[in-house]
Amino acid sequence: MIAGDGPIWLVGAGNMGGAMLRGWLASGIDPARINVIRPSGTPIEGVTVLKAPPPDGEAPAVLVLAMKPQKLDEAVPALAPTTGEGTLIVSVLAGTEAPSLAKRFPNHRAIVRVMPNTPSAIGKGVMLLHAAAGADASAKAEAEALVRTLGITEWIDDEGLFGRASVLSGCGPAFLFRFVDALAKAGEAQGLSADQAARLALATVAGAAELAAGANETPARLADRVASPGGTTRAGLDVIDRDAALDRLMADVLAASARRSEEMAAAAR
Ligand SMILES: NC(=O)C1=CN([C@@H]2O[C@H](COP(=O)(O)OP(=O)(O)OC[C@H]3O[C@@H](n4cnc5c(N)ncnc54)[C@H](OP(=O)(O)O)[C@@H]3O)[C@@H](O)[C@H]2O)C=CC1
Ligand SMILES: O=C(O)[C@@H]1CCC=N1
Repeated sequence: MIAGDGPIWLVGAGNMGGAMLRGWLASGIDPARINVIRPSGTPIEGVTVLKAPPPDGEAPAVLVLAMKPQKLDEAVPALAPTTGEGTLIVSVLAGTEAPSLAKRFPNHRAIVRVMPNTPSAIGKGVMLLHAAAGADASAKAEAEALVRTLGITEWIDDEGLFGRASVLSGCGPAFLFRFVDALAKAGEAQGLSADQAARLALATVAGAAELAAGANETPARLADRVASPGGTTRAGLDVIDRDAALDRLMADVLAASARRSEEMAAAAR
């Protein structure tokens, strides 16, 4: 049983909501429990898709908010009157803090923020969770059970830290996809065809990530195992390590994303 057995409304089924839905359906959740609400009404095989909340007046057991944060205020007038004292609100909206959600959805059992990432679609997501003040242990357990099927879960009690951590795992896949492309482009510069370079780059990143995930050693130690003293890898690592070039780049990347998260939080207050 995932998050009780009542109706789950998924509001928004784009890149992220769609990835979570794919993960839930693959994990065996009863599709009859799910209503997807999206303005386009674009159908999704296996679940009911509506353009607006169902007219029967029944409150959802779980309301998953997965529209863009900038669309929240457009969605609230139709959604807020539908929630009840038993509704668990799960929001994946980046940068929209729990008090900002509570202000817009006064009727709720609990509010839990989740920062998922798109590998949720294949059950390999990273799901950060933060419970709003007042969420009891059973509501937290239900929220966690809902997303546990999509990947690993980690609770972060401090909401400021939750926002800053979100940019590592929530945005992280995009940064890694860029890295794969950069590796491929560098391979092309060495004379490989674009196709072959792309294949080799992706397979190398996938294999290395799987190896690291299953290893008892740190990534740093695994890097040393690739780099023979005086060899080819060491010459490349020396470029990455010079003036901590990659560390500084990633620090700047996460800092920029975290600043944007804070701006979005302020806009939603
Ligand atoms: N993309 C990612 O990797 C991640 C995204 N998030 C969060 O997920 C949320 C969604 O992002 P993403 O999936 O990328 O966005 P998309 O633009 O891909 O999807 C947005 C969805 O919201 C629906 N929508 C638009 N307007 C409204 C409205 N007024 N009421 C209800 N639904 C509406 C759209 O409907 P329709 O399909 O009909 O157009 C669409 O299904 C954001 O809050 C983001 O912060 C969090 C972590 C990672
Ligand atoms: O870019 C964004 O704002 C969302 C949140 C994390 C990933 N995508």
